[in-house]
Amino acid sequence: MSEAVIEVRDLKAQFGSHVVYENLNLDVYRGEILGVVGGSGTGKSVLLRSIAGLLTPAAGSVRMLGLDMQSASEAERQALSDRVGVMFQDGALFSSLTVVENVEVPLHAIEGLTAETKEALARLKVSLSGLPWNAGDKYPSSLSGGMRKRAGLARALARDPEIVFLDEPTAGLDPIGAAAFDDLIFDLSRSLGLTTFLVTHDLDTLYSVCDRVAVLAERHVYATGTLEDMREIGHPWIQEYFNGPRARAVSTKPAPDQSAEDS
Ligand SMILES: Nc1ncnc2c1ncn2[C@@H]1O[C@H](COP(=O)(O)OP(=O)(O)OP(=O)(O)O)[C@@H](O)[C@H]1O
Repeated sequence: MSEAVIEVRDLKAQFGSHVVYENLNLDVYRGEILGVVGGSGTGKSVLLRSIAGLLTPAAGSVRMLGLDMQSASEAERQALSDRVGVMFQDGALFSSLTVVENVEVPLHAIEGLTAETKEALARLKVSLSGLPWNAGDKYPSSLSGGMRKRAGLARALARDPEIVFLDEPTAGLDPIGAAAFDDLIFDLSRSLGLTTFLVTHDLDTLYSVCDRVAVLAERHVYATGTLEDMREIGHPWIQEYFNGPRARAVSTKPAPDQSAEDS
């Protein structure tokens, strides 16, 4: 097993009197693609935001790339943020900026980069994310949902992160667009050596992209393991999710390579 680049210990999230989760423990290993699943409202997005440093936990600790986030100085947190990219569910693009300008935003924090270098780097990430050559000069409002997601991914990759957080990457996409986005996530994660933490409801994404799964239930990470491991766990939600008819349909689909050879 490779080293843990994210170590979450006894984490708690609470809003008012509502405890979303507590005593939550999770390790994420270098180079893996981890899918985080759970029923609606179990705290998947809150967990992503807490680990990514966008939300302060009510208790517990997050250690990322060797840095304890709670005791780190502002300068250390800033340096860490250079090594981490986040893609939000709706892309979270600035509507008044073009795609390239959006992707340039995280680059403004890097001292010494000329405007030309920033633009060249942004255009590289736009093309890596599979957007057409002319999409970079468009505004988010003129892009399809799938293209906005790709633009959000390009921005998450702007500073060559080691870890990327993806919140519901395929939500709102049609099945063909979702499958294409799954392929993109997988190819980029592997070719760039990323550690990928993704929150999803999409069984296709889990089966086609993820190395390992973490399930949020009963206010903590109830189980982690492979998809095969999940089928053996007796919890009702996990059984329903991983052994239900939709999961069986997805898990028995032929692998893409095999179906291509067969056809
Ligand atoms: N800023 C906030 N203030 C108050 N409550 C919040 C806040 N953010 C999240 N919550 C609550 O925390 C709980 C978990 O929210 P979260 O969005 O993480 O769930 P989720 O598992 O991602 O759900 P879904 O699958 O429906 O997207 C919900 O009850 C939500 O209402």
